Amino acid sequence: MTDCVVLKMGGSLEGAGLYALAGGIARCLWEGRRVVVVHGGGPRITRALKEAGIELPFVNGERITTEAGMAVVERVLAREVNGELVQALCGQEIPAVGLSGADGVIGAAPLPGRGRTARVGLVSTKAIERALAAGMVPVIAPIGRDEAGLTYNINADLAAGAVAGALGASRVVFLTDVPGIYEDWEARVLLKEASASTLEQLLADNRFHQGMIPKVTAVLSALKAGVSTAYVVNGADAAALAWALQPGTADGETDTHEAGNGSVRDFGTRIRQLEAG
Ligand SMILES: Nc1ncnc2c1ncn2[C@@H]1O[C@H](COP(=O)(O)OP(=O)(O)O)[C@@H](O)[C@H]1O
Ligand SMILES: CC(=O)N[C@@H](CCC(=O)OP(=O)(O)O)C(=O)O
Repeated sequence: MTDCVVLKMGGSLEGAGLYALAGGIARCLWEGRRVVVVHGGGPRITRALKEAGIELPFVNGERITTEAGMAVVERVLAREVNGELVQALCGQEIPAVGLSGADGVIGAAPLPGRGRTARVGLVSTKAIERALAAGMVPVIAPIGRDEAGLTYNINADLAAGAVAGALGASRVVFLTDVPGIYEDWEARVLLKEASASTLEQLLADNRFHQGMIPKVTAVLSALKAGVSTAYVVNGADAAALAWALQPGTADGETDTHEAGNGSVRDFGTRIRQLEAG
């Protein structure tokens, strides 16, 4: 089976980094790798909810969703953001096809007291595999559906981690609006390399806040499910994305924190399944 890469496009980017994303995907396809995109849309949902006069709280980086709120969430994620991303990628010659997780891809596992917010239950890779087999790049909105047919709001990081695990992807790359995971947020100390166990310890020590909680949780669950390497990089930084996508780093043999001109720069955070060097 050819190599598979899952890219999670953070809503925090608000569409920035689209050219970098298209370039990264084009390169992967040219190298014969399969690519799946999962997108978020948090800030845009917040704006749409405000326009609708709805305010929904976050608990540990996950939005608690009411029934009225869910109609807004689904419209923004499955129609607006998904449609615009697919259109933009197609405009860059990427054969993208949109999927809502609710269309038989993501099973929702509702949590008591969280309304229409759920975690990921079973992931069915059938529709994704069909699109991949046709040479397409599936672009997935993080909506889930339970057995009764109700749709649920699922954090996009958690959806991406679960999709990567279910597909047997070799790596998952989280594109966001910061240069990576800060070990110390106040002092902006970037975590460059980490093992899953180190990251797990930092999470247990409450070192992460807001949106970084589901992101780190998703990294850990993807690695547990067999994904070799996870990256968190600034999606607006084409060089950082190129670093995260370069073949060969998944097995840890090459370490190229190099800018290409001899100087060394930080491209982002890399987390490996196995203990780092
Ligand atoms: N330790 C940390 N390192 C990096 N970012 C952090 C950390 N703790 C909290 N954050 C916040 O997490 C945000 C990224 O998560 P999120 O807002 O969910 O973005 P996205 O839409 O890209 O998933 C950053 O903009 C930052 O404000
Ligand atoms: C349950 C939950 O938190 N759902 C998220 C879904 C979108 C998302 O995760 O977008 P980002 O990737 O931009 O954070 C939300 O309502 O914001």
